[in-house]
Amino acid sequence: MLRRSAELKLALAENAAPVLAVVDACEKTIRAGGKLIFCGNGGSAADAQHLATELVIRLRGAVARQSWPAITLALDTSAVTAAVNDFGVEEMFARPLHGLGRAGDVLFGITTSGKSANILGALRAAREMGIVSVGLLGGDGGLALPLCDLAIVVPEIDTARVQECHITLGHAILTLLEDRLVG
Ligand SMILES: O=C(CO)[C@@H](O)[C@H](O)[C@H](O)[C@H](O)COP(=O)(O)O
Repeated sequence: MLRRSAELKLALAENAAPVLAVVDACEKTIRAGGKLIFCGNGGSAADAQHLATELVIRLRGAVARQSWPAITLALDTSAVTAAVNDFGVEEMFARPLHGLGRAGDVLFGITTSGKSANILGALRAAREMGIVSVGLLGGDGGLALPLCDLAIVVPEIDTARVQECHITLGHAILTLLEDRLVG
């Protein structure tokens, strides 16, 4: 298990281009006054919350900087329950994205399967709204891949292994972003 997780991460480290493309998009958005928006299911909802907090509060204690704007769509129980109850699961994240997102923001859709209806709905909404869509995906990227402007696919179908890579990728993206914005 640990070996497989390490192998996947080493393979991702061999291909920096997709990671750097995501960092470019995030840097452009933050410099322009936009925000990063995260969503995911289950463990990926926790990752969404975790990564947004790295931006709003702190990533590395050694780096003194201002708070940067980031939100997660997976936290608000009232909003997610009402969205699903009233509009269906496809609207769980799409509906709040319509209210909270702005053109030029970046949306991270985090899904290990690439087929979760609420993430697909959010990615479609992002496209309609001029929001840059970034997929952190697993397997072959699934239905989510063609809906993403940028994507990083972990070529593995074991949910836990994919999640372990996603949070590492998130940390890498935000560390590089912090280096650029502060350095
Ligand atoms: O990791 C957990 C819970 O911690 C799993 O339950 C997992 O996140 C859930 O099955 C999610 O619903 C999977 O969604 P997705 O990654 O396929 O979009």
